[in-house]
Amino acid sequence: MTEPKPILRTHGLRREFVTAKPLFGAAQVVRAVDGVDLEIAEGETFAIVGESGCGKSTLARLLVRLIAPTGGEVWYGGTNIADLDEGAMRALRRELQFIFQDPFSSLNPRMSVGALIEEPLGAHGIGTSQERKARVAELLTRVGLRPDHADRYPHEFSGGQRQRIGIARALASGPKVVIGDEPVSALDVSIQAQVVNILEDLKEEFGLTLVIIAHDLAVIRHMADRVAVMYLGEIVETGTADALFARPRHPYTEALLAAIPIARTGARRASAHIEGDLPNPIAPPSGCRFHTRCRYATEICRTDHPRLTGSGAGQVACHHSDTLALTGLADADTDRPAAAKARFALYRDAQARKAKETTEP
Ligand SMILES: Nc1ncnc2c1ncn2[C@@H]1O[C@H](COP(=O)(O)OP(=O)(O)OP(=O)(O)O)[C@@H](O)[C@H]1O
Repeated sequence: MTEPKPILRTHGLRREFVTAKPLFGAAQVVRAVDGVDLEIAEGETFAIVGESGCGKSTLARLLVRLIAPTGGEVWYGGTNIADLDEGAMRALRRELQFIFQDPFSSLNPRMSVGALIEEPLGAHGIGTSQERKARVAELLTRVGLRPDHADRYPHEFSGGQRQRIGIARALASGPKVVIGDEPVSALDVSIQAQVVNILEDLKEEFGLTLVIIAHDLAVIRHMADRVAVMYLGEIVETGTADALFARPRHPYTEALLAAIPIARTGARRASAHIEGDLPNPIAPPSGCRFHTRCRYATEICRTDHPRLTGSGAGQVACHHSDTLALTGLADADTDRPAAAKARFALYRDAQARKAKETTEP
C-alpha cells in the first residue's frame, strides 16, 4: 500500500507570545508552541489533544496562518505558508478553512445567514451572484438547515444550528483542509453527535482533510484516524487512534486516558491520574516537561529533554517508552468511547429512518 501524501507539514514550528509588561519587572515570553514537527496526510482526520493551555488552539491557528509563527515552517503542499505575506495567503485561504469553537461569538450578528455563508465566495470571486445564492441554499441543506434560513440572523438559531452555519461558511469556498478548534465542545452533548456526524459526512462527500482540536477523548476516539498528544507546547506522542488508545507509549497519554470516566459508574481509573496543575509555560520544567507530574520519572527525565522519535505511524518523546508497559483502554474499559459510538450510531439510524420516511409516500 502506498503511503498517503502529506497535505500539511510543520517543521520546528514555534509561536511565542510576549505577556503585557507588569508594573514591576519585565514582560515575559510564553512559548505556546515550541518546536512542533507534524505531518498530516491528505484525506485523514487528524486530532490534536491535550489539557487546556498546552497550545492546541495556537497550533491550530498556525496551521492555517490565522496567526504568524515566530519560527519554523508550515508546508501546505509545496508552499511554506509561514513565509507568505497576507496577500498571497488570502488566495490560499480558500483551501484552508477554520471552524471556531464558539458558535455564538464567531458569526457576525449583523449579517444574515445567507450573507455570512456567501461572504467567502464573494471574497474569492467565486461564481455569479445567482450561482452564489444557489450554493448558499445547497450548503444550508447539506448541513441540515433550510434554504429559507438564509434570510434569518444568527440570534434566531440554537447553538447547534449556529455551528452548522459555521460549517457551511467554512465549506463555501471548497476548501481542501478544514480545521475545527473544539467544534462541538460548546454544544449540548445531545447536539454534539449531530454536528460530529455532519462533519464526518461532509468530509467524505467533499474529500476533505479534517484537523480536530478537542479535549473530549470520546469525540476523538470516534472521529480520528490519527492523534497527536500535546503537552506544554510540544508533541509528546503521535499514533493511529486505535494504537494510541489501546497502547499509549507516553505516560501523559496514559494519564489522559485514565482520566476518562467509566460511563456506567462515573468512576475514574485511579491508577494513572495526572497530579498537579500544568506548569507555567513561561518557565517550563527542564528535561522532560512532563517529569514534574510523571509517576515514572527518573533522574534522566529531570535533566535530559527527550526528542520525538519513530516513524509516521507512531512517535513518542519519552526516555522510558521502550521499557514501560502503559495501560490503555482495554475493550472492557472502553465504556465511554463505546457509549459515544452507540450514541452516534443511534443518531445515524434515526436519521436514516427519517430520510426513509420523508422519501417514502
Ligand atoms: N494572545 C496571547 N497572548 C499571551 N499568551 C497567550 C496568547 N494566546 C495564548 N497564550 C498562551 O499560550 C498558551 C497556550 O494557549 P492555547 O490557547 O493555545 O492553549 P489550548 O491548549 O488551546 O488551551 P484551551 O483549550 O484552554 O484553549 C497558554 O499559556 C496561553 O495563556
